[in-house]
Amino acid sequence: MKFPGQRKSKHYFPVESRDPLTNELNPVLSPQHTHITGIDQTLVDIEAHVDHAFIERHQLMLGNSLLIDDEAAQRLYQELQQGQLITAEFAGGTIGNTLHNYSTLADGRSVMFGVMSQNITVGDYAYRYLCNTSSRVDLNHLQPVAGPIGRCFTLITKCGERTFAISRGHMDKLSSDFIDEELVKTGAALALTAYLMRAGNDPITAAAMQAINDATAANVPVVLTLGTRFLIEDDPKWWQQFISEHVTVLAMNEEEAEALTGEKDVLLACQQALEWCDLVLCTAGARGLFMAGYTDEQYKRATTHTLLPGSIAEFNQYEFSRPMSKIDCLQPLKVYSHIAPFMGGPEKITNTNGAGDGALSALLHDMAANVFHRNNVAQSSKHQFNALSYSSFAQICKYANRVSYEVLAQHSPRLSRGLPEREESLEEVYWER
Ligand SMILES: Nc1ncnc2c1ncn2[C@@H]1O[C@H](COP(=O)(O)OP(=O)(O)O)[C@@H](O)[C@H]1O
Ligand SMILES: Nc1nc2c(ncn2[C@@H]2O[C@H](COP(=O)(O)O)[C@@H](O)[C@H]2O)c(=O)[nH]1
Repeated sequence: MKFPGQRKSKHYFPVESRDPLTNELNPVLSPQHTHITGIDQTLVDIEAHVDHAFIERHQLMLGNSLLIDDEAAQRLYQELQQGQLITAEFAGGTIGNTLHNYSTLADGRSVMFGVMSQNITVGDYAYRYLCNTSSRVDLNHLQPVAGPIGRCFTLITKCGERTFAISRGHMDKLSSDFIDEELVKTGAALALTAYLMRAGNDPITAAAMQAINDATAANVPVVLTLGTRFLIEDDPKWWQQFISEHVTVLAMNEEEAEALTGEKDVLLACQQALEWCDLVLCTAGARGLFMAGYTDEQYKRATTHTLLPGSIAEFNQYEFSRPMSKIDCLQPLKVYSHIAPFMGGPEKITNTNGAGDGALSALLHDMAANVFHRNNVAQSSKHQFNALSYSSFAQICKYANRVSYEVLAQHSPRLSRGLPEREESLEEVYWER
């Protein structure tokens, strides 16, 4: 497990480094590794640049992710091919991307539950999916299916908006039998997407519910990312209930936050979401990202950054605290943090696809790093209380933001490498600020 983010720390990482005090109490000869698990609809992204007329002609909705039937997919694909509009094909899926990026950043294992075509030929979509996934993502538990994986037509219009048209193939056929209870229960987190709940009569929804129950029984944080505002807008009350019952950490963008809570103001939306879950990561495009969560009064830490104005005055006052589950706090205190885009965003945004998933993978890395550190250096002062993450709200914001920047600066939603060990362009000033 690599260190999450980049900074100097008084806590030893990697854990096998010689710290005379903790090693005497708890020698770490060979560290005990940790992993995270996730469930996704196995999808490839087929990216094309189209005009608004194309979106209308195919009865799609700008910015939405819509399911389309086989006939509509055939028509759409044919038009893309005839016009030579396809610019790239990548492995995709919001959780697939997140697990891949987690494994790339953490140099650690993630386990993906999903389906995979049992007959694969070189060059087909299933083949590409496997080729474009980090070898640290454990795909040994995928369920073989007698048909294609899903295709996600990622249609980019001039305005920069992405519209997804999903041809499902067998992506929703995942059965509960292929959820490995032990792996879920021993993981540092279980990552899910709201898209899993729109599978109709297909079994992936029940498989996700089983994994949620397994995770909850073992106190493993359930992490949900909302996918698209249209899905949430359909029935916000249902989602509020779902999150209250099952979710520890909620990841969303500002539009999804508004759809869920009815609040346009991101801070107020996060404050509201904290009534239903323990920790919130809310990305806000060119405005950067926000985090909100709980810490116990006795463990709160005041920031040394400038106090920020907003609908909650000086909202970042305790952003140097570490996030905790509300139930672990004797006196829960709501904490908020914000960061503007790293270096104002890349000079040229190649593709916004996956920027949000990138931020979530950084948060998952920090959460897993905490479990990893606790398992190996239990006596460390870090673990005097039960925190959800290794780092503070402020530090996770920096890290998540940095990862989003990297995704924006490249073409694919999946990182091709981890972050540089040192920031050549920035020196250490940014990280230590
Ligand atoms: N136009 C932009 N300029 C600078 N940074 C951006 C821009 N758009 C996105 N980002 C960065 O990417 C992160 C995620 O972007 P966002 O568009 O909110 O995610 P999503 O893909 O989930 O909609 C933001 O928090 C920010 O750090
Ligand atoms: N599992 C699913 N993933 C989907 C679906 N529709 C789109 N997507 C994936 O989202 C990412 C982009 O993420 P974002 O953070 O930039 O919004 C992309 O790679 C798609 O594959 C879906 O229905 N199910």
